[in-house]
Amino acid sequence: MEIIVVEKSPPLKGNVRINGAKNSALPIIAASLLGTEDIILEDVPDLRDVGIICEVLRSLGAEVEFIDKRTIKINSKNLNNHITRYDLMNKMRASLLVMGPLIARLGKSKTSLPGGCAIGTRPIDLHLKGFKALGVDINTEHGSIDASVDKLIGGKIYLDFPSVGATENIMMIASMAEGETILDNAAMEPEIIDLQNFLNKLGAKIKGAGTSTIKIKGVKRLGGCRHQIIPDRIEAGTFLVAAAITGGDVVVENVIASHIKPVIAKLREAGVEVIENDDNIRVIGNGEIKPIDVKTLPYPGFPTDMQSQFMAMLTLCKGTSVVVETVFENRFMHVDELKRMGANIKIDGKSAIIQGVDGLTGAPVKATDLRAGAALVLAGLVAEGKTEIEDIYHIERGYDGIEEKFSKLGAIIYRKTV
Ligand SMILES: CC(=O)N[C@H]1[C@@H](OP(=O)(O)OP(=O)(O)OC[C@H]2O[C@@H](n3ccc(=O)[nH]c3=O)[C@H](O)[C@@H]2O)O[C@H](CO)[C@@H](O)[C@@H]1O
Ligand SMILES: C=C(OP(=O)(O)O)C(=O)O
Repeated sequence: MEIIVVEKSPPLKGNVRINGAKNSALPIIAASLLGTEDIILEDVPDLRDVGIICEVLRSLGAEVEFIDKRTIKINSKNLNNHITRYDLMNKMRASLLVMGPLIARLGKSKTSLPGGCAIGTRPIDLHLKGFKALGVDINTEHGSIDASVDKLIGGKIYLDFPSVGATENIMMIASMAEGETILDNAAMEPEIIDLQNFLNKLGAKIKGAGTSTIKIKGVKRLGGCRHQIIPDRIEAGTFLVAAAITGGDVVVENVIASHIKPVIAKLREAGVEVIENDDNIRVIGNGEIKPIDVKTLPYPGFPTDMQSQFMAMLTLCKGTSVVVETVFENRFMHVDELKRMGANIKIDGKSAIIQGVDGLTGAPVKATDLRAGAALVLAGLVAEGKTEIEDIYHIERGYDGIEEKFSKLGAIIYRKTV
């Protein structure tokens, strides 16, 4: 088994370049099933999840070729299989995003119910509500979802919650439905805008992404294009926190500051100096973290995917901080791991109350999910001694070259086989 070891490190210093966003790349790769000509995707992060979704596409009849490590060529002209493989689907929630494109292209799909995951039950009712509004028949039996439709007809859909995945699935399926689809209370994340831009390059007629109403005029056929994935705002945020927690001085490059406004605002509230430049953000930590309150919300609120990293930082604040998680019902699993490292945290329902401590101590810990893993890396940078992190496949799902990047900034981090 491989683990990641993090040792107490000096304040991080230097520059780090952020890769393309996982949460943009995954839906855009799924959306590539809609096109019938060559699609070239650039700045695709080199991640476990990307490998899995590419395998899902191949299993459906698409050609997927890596031109280099982070550039993919996809051609879905010969898409011929509407049945997804359970062994791939159950590895990753985002694989559900092939459902919309499959129904749009082939009039049917057979996929497995994705089931819950560590951070919550993550139902898919909103995805299915959207499909049904466009005329799709859905049957869920024996853990499988059978969907079929003779003709997709645009419709009006109101999402009870601005689900990112449901918004994406509905944009994809509606792009090939007859007539117009109006999606209200849509998610507004930057990754939704990236998907709109990509689909429009293929020939779709979508507007409104980035607001709560998205209008999609269906077209008969989608083609090909070249598209560059936007930078990963969560990877960027993780490095900003790394600079802050170590009292370092780090320039984070290839980041769009407007995508992480709440992260920047909360770092400043915590007493960290953040300098926004055109294409980079510099963080200068002074070694002292002020207590702050954080509440996760759908975009443009504070991202749930940055909650655990902030919690790691706040374990060392001078006072008491409160973190409220409103997006996922079970996203506090890192708390027990941080407590093993000496943190003082109490959970009360959706809130975590963090009483700052003078220092953390390294310990054997488990990455219980992707961002929990990132939080443990951050805590490990400032904890006395060694932090040995197990179950690092979670971290590999979402961080491209994490050890190399941290090492380049002066961190003591390495992989070990045990
Ligand atoms: C690949 C990807 O982009 N993943 C991101 C995406 O996940 P994902 O698209 O799965 O997240 P959603 O926005 O759909 O989920 C948010 C909340 O809505 C609930 N829900 C969702 C769908 C549904 O049909 N019914 C329902 O009740 C979920 O259980 C959750 O409590 O957005 C999340 C919220 O910003 C991020 O944490 C994930 O990193
Ligand atoms: C929860 C996350 O991702 P996913 O939706 O792919 O599980 C994440 O990126 O933190």
